[in-house]
Amino acid sequence: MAVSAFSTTLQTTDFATTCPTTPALWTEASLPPEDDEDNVLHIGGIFPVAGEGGWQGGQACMPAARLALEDVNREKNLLRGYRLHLHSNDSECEPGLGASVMYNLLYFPPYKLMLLAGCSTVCTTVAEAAKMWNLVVLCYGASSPALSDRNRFPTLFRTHPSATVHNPTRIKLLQKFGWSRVAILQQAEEVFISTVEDLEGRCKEAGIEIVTRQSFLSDPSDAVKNLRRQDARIIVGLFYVVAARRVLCELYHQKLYGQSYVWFFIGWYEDDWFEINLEKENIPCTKEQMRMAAEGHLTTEALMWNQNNDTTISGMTAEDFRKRLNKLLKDDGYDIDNNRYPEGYQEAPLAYDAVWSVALAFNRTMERLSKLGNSLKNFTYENKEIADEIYASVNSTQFLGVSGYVAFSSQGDRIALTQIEQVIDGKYVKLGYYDTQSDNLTWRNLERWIGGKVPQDRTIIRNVLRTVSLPLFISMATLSALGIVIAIGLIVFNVYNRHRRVIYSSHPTANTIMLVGIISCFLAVLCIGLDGRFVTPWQFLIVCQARAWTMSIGFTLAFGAMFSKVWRVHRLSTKAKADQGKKKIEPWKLYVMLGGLLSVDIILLVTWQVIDPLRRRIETFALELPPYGDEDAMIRPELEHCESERNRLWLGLIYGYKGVVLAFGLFLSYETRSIKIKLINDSRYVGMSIYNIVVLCLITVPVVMVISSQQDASYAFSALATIFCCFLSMALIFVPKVIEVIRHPRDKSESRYNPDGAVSKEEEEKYQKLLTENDELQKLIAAKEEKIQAIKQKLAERDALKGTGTSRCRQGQPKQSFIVADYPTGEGTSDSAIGGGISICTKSSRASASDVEFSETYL
Ligand SMILES: NCCCC(=O)O
Repeated sequence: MAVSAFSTTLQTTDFATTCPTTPALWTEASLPPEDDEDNVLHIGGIFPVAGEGGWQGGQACMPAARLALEDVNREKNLLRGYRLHLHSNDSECEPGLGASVMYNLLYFPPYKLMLLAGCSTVCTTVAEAAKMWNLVVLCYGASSPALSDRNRFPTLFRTHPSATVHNPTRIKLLQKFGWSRVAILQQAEEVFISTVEDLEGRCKEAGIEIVTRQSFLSDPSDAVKNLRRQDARIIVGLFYVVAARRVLCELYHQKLYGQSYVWFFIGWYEDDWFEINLEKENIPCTKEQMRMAAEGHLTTEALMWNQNNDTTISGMTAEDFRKRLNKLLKDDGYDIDNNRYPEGYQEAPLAYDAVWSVALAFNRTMERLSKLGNSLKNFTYENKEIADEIYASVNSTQFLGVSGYVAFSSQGDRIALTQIEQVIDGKYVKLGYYDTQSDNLTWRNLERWIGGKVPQDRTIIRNVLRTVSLPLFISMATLSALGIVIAIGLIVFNVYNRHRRVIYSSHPTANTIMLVGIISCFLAVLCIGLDGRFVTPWQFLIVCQARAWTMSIGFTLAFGAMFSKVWRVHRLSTKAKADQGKKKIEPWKLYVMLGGLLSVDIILLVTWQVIDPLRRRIETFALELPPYGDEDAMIRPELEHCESERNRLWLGLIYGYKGVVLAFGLFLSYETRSIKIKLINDSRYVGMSIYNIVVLCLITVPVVMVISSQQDASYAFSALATIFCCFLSMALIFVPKVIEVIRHPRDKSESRYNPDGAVSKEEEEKYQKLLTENDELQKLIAAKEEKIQAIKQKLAERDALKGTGTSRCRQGQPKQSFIVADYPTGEGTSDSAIGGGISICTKSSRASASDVEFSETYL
């Protein structure tokens, strides 16, 4: 390999003596005598050649500088009587080694009039120090924007354009392809850090979002992973070529290449950079993998070769220069015929022109100094005057070189066009040029995208609303609709038959209220299933309110009606026996109770809606791949919720209130489980219905709260529970009544009155007569009871005086004899009645008169 030919020791090498070739134009006669030290102008050269990382552009730049040196020294009208002599060594693109090379150049005689340097890191070190020796530094291969700082580098010039010249081109391309989101991956070197700072500013100006900025020292794997995490699609990569190979291999492994990604790399790598040195650098990818990963990437680079066929200051065109350089490189052992170029081949014209710049500047300085009676040969590192003259001469140097028009800006920068290339089928294809100064993009429309379309700058995230599955909703809606129809039918049945005892004795108004509540609950089932599939977000707000109202009011009406029945049964069953005759339904009490429950409900709901109204809240879920496999799109599932700010507080209040009513209803149902009251004939069925509601509420409410993020499960659970409760309640309370009515379709005798006149007049009269007789008998019984009381009183008094008879009672049973006055014959049941007296066998010989009533079985 040619690089091995270069010395890596710190001793300076005489460039002229190590030059292996002699160009055809070279003639001994034109050369100044080599042994005449007075006629030699010494310059120092620092070339990165044989290092492991960074930019080893000295491999091609050093031969180019040698060519330039020959050409300059051969030029008669230049540096008349003088020849340039280059003392050079390898810096390996290591700033420390570069500094060492510089110190050797400076501390070993002769005085060097100027320094040439390549590689940003070395140039930075050298240029920062060189000012202390009043030395101008000319960098042929340093792109760092940091080098444009005149305060830090007051004596620096460069033929290499600043890396910032790529940034307007990058912005232009981002805009051209409509990319407004870009990520940056950079090696942690000042050259790239300062380039990125410039790029960030320009992106901000252009309204382009920098999604992430990742940097790495030597291992890019974590940084590349982070790019994937941040969904970076358009990525600007800034690194030296060795790091670029690692990045390329890593992005292959991380699958950050292909139709969805666009990488912007630096354009000054050699054309085959992604295929070479893989084994040497331990890159864990094959050539094929590297080629796959590199396919389609874009590069931007400052044009470093004169694009026209113009004859340059050296008398050559850029093509002539290429041929000479290629020959030189071939002689150095490079396989140029097979496109195997050494590193720095792109920048070779810059090195060539840098030597010409030096020569031209020295030429001008010599002229100016000679006018002042001074000479370049008087230069020392303390001689500021000559240093300033050299600086001024370089500053004003302008010529057409093989790299293009050479001129230096006030920052010492080169002004250049940029070129855009893309790897298509493994080869770089020129897509166009961009002139920053005139904002002119010349585009050849040769770009090719892997997927056949321009990649997107981000994953397109489609928000997809999760809705209740249609078959489920249709099933529940059908059941609910059926339930509503049945409930309406039962209301009609209930009202129509309200005079029948079977209905009348079940409190038909409460039944109707219960059915209205059930209808409301069925409507709530429909409302809960009405989601974004059917309604707009605005309509959803109304549906959302309707859910709360229909369910809450429906529950209160239905359960409240049942609750009022069992409560009434409980009240009646616990009243004193003496009040039993007054037992009767007082409807207003039921209405008051229902009204009370409903009022609490309405107050709670109104307060809730006024203070903290229900809103449409969207719950989002983890991104999912679309079913049709679009790499550029992802699905973000969303679920609508109907919630307030302090939803838990309100639900707690509502559930707390309903819970108390449920618990109390459950208690009353249990208490009245075996009580049968004719006035409320369906109390046991109502109790069963209450048990069912309580159990289902206890299961459903917590389960639905837990699975609220699973729309189908939660809807199915709540809808089925509601539907089941409603149907079961209707069935328990109305099926017996319907059966009764169906069995006796014309039986109206159970009615208290006959509104439709279906009963005959005779029957009605008979009924009235029986009622009258019944009243009279009641009165008679009351009178007799009074008499019995009086007799008992007397018997008790007589018993105390005479004692008690014992005949004809069963063994062990004492007999008591009472005097019965006016006892109706035939109606008495005692077989011991004698005259106006009565003998009664009692449990105890000491029975009192009051015991008679309870010993009637022994009469
Ligand atoms: N074009 C090579 C630049 C190298 C550097 O800036 O270090």
